[in-house]
Amino acid sequence: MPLARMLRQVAGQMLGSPACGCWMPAPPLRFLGTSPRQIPADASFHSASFSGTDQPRVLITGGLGQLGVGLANFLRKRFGKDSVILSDIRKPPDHIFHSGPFIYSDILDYKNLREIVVNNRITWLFHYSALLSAVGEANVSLARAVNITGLHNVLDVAAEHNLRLFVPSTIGAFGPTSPRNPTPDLCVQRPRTIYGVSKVHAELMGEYYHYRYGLDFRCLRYPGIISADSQPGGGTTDYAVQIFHDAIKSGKFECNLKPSTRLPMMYIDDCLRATLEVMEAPAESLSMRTYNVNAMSFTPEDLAQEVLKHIPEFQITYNVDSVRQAIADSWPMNFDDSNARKDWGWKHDFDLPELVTTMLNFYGSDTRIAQAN
Ligand SMILES: NC(=O)c1ccc[n+]([C@@H]2O[C@H](COP(=O)([O-])OP(=O)(O)OC[C@H]3O[C@@H](n4cnc5c(N)ncnc54)[C@H](O)[C@@H]3O)[C@@H](O)[C@H]2O)c1
Ligand SMILES: C[C@@H](O)[C@H](N)C(=O)O
Repeated sequence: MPLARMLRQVAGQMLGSPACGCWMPAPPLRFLGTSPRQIPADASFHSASFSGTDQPRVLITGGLGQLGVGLANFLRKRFGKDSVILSDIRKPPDHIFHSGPFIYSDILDYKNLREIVVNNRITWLFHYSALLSAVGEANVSLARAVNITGLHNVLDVAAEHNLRLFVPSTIGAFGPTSPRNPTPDLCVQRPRTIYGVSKVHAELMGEYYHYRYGLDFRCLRYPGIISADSQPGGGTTDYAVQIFHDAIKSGKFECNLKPSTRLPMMYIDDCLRATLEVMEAPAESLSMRTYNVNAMSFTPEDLAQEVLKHIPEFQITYNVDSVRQAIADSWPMNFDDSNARKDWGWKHDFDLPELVTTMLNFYGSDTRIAQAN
């Protein structure tokens, strides 16, 4: 076969997209001889992939943050308590330690990660470890290590052991030159935070491993996530969680963003459901490997107005944090998630009124229980 034709065929296999119906997965990593990592000659590979009928065996990294514990509870209801291992570098509180398997895992320690995956026959990995936008700007070198070097370890382990890998991205993967209202899946991405840069890198590396090595990489760009029973870890959207806590506790809230700062947001139940839905979606329904998902968009002023409907004496004041404000001003105002809705049927349940009622009910009942004790 003429060389040019042969090269075209190989390139077609590597670069083709599943959407065009002509995609051929690259040969499994171990046969390529071009592993992203030096694999010991005596390494005994066994396929950790699962058939459609098997229950996945799940590892969650960075699981003690705002989202990980909720994800573990959600997945355990579906797959059984012992099928889902939560991991982190922090010590878990008693109630989390006793609620299901927990293990120490530092994503910067590649051998430790590989040992966990092998010993527990992991088939699905949810990679939640990260430094978020505001804390990332306060410690760029740590954010670079955790968000970029850590991701490389996770990608290699996942590729070597045929895992299905979920990595969350974020509205923070866009920047001031992206269209902001709305922001589509595919557009200019030039974020100005280390967090955003590391997430664009994660999207591109995951997709590269998918096309190059056949890694089953799936990624959702989450909006700001609002949860009642877990604290946010140092992001720009944290105000939208703290407001509920303070409204119930003191009837007052000091907001660190300007009243008109519009950002995409989502209640945690929708976020966890979207995550499981994209992981369970048939591969042929995914025309892309990284999707925007959204539920609502609001400003601090809109949120305060909705809280006022429940707590008429509520007062909001503003003391703007210039770092967070600059970040928020570069992020999408509205997120276009039409591809997720079209490809795998994404549909959110919570809009602003339901979100506020649910959050205030949670904190309200919590406060009433505390007062009664
Ligand atoms: N919460 C949101 O609003 C939101 C929005 C978009 C995307 N995301 C993404 O979802 C994921 C989870 O977010 P979150 O809000 O739970 O984050 P978080 O900051 O609350 O938690 C991150 C966890 O990572 C852990 N971690 C840090 N360094 C580690 C290391 N070396 N090894 C292992 N673990 C380490 C931390 O101990 C922490 O528990 C992140 O990737 C984040 O970028 C979150
Ligand atoms: C939006 C998201 O990635 C995170 N909550 C942050 O603000 O950094």
